[in-house]
Amino acid sequence: MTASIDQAWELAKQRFADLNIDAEAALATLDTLPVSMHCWQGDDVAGFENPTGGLTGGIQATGNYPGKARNAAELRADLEQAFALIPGPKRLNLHAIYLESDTPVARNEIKPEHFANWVAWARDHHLGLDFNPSCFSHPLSADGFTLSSANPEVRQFWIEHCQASRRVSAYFGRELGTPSVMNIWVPDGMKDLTVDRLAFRQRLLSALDEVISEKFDQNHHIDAVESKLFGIGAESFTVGSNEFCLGYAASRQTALCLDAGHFHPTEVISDKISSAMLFVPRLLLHVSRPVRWDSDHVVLLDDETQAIAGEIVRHNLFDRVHIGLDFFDASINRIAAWVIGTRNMKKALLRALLEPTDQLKKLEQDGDYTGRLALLEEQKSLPWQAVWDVYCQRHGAPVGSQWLEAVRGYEKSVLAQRVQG
Ligand SMILES: C[C@H](O)[C@H](O)[C@@H](O)C(=O)CO
Ligand SMILES: [Mn+2]
Repeated sequence: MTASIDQAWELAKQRFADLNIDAEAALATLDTLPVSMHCWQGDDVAGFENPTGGLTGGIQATGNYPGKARNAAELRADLEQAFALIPGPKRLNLHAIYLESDTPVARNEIKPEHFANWVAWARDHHLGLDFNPSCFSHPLSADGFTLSSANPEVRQFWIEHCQASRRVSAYFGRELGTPSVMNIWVPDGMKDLTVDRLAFRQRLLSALDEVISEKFDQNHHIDAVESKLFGIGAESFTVGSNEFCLGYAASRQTALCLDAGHFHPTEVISDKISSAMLFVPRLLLHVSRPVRWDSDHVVLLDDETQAIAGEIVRHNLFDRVHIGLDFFDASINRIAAWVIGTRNMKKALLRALLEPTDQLKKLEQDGDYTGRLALLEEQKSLPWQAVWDVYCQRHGAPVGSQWLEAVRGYEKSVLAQRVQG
């Protein structure tokens, strides 16, 4: 197998060189692009604060595949298994509800110490950490509002939670030497016709301003805000809409989080990157797959994932775009879900790095749209997969679908032994 991978690589390298593409350089660049894997695929967004409490906030993890992680040790073991099957640099994206404490901790009192085990583990595994306040699955979000709540006490609670989360995030960045991107997503919205939309948005605006008022070193912590179109039970009105979050990020110069599932069905975030980048310093991507709604299916190597990767690479946005994933499928092996989605994101990045972009841009500038389309289509069948295989081999990650054997073995020896409560 190794010999045939090496042979295919040599031929592929030459084939790309014929088009003036340096495949070795593409692999070197891929090694600088971490993908932030989201912890919440591992346990259906349950967390360890109140795992049996039910997921609220208008999101849903459907399915009941056996063996989900029941505590932080199990989640870390599952993550290690997934990470071993994914080549190249990775980060881990944590939510506040994944804290560890022997006694209950109110969300507005979370502290770095509640995440010390995660930091030690991340250090051991050479991972950067990203973070999220968890403004859902809580009694004080039960009426559908958090930072935009009309109740000042409720609003204050969530402001304090987000402020406390920023301190945790800055601690991650300080300890691990790589900035933690902290994404604020609030589920706030209404099921039915809403009369005073402006009041909700004014409250969200001033609450966010309070949240980000403490200054942190950008080398440790980066703020991001995530918009949404609708949620289950919030079909008619979402306070943190696209216009709201884009306006907020642009005016406050925070990062903007674009989630692939948070727009109208024919809208794509790949087309938003080049616009938003003109007005915000950074983007956080939640690469996901909406199927008819914001269903958070596992990321495929499909046209949109490829287009997202293409936008990052074509415009050289490596330092300004943070690539995160956001899906939670409980109907299949959760580790396989991570592996499939994360490998696909990385494959898309590699394919984008192997694109003859200069040639394509030249054709476009010359008005040769026939040539542009012809080359765009022909380059899809260049031997990128041989380059991917050698990348996996060099990183000690399984080539092709071999990784599935490891997942099946782990399922048998570990997941199947877990008794679900
Ligand atoms: C759990 C996540 O933070 C959540 O999915 C959020 O990012 C989102 O996309 C909500 O629809
Ligand atoms: Mn998201």
